[in-house]
Amino acid sequence: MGRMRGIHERPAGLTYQPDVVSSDEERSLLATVAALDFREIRMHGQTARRTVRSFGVDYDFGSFQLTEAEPMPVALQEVRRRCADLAGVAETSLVEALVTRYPPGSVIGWHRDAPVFGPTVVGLSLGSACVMRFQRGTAEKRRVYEVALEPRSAYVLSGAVRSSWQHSIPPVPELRYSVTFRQVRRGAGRGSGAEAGGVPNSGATGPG
Ligand SMILES: O=C(O)CCC(=O)C(=O)O
Ligand SMILES: [Fe+2]
Repeated sequence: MGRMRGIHERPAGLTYQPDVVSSDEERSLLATVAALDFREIRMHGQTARRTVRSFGVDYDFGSFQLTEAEPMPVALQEVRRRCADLAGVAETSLVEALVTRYPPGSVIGWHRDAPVFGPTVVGLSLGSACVMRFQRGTAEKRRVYEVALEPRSAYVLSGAVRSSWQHSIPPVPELRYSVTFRQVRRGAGRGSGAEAGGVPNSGATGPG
């Protein structure tokens, strides 16, 4: 891992769990996600190299609207249960599954997940390993952390790492998929657009 500038600090609320799915399950999940029809992400007039597909609910960063999306494929519902157990939240609270496809060399820039999503985010990694970076504060107060995300592992973002830290993923070495399970905050009704979106904080790396 490349060195990050800043004071090394493990973010509170970050959980990392290797081997949440077996190699056989990963193979089958990879077949499921590889067959999906992925959508482009356009932000700040740029098209990201990573592509996404939402299930459950869909959040439009342009209009800040939540809309109903297709139900999760059964294969994703199975892993959702495991991710919910890991996070200690009700399975049914994880209403969104966002599948992200990262071709080799693609990234996700510095951001916090939109506040419209609930306090707990769980991410499952499939395919290539990658690094996930965390930062909060600036200049001499900057705190940094990084964790290697192995395929078949999952992470939980809750508490401070969810609310106060930003995260990013530098260029992935090989094709990677993630499945991010998220809650929707009470009061943020579908299609209500009640919440401002958590657009990337003028990211150091942009949406890539
Ligand atoms: O690919 C990942 O594990 C991270 C995805 C992410 O940070 C997001 O979609 O907000
Ligand atoms: Fe995120």
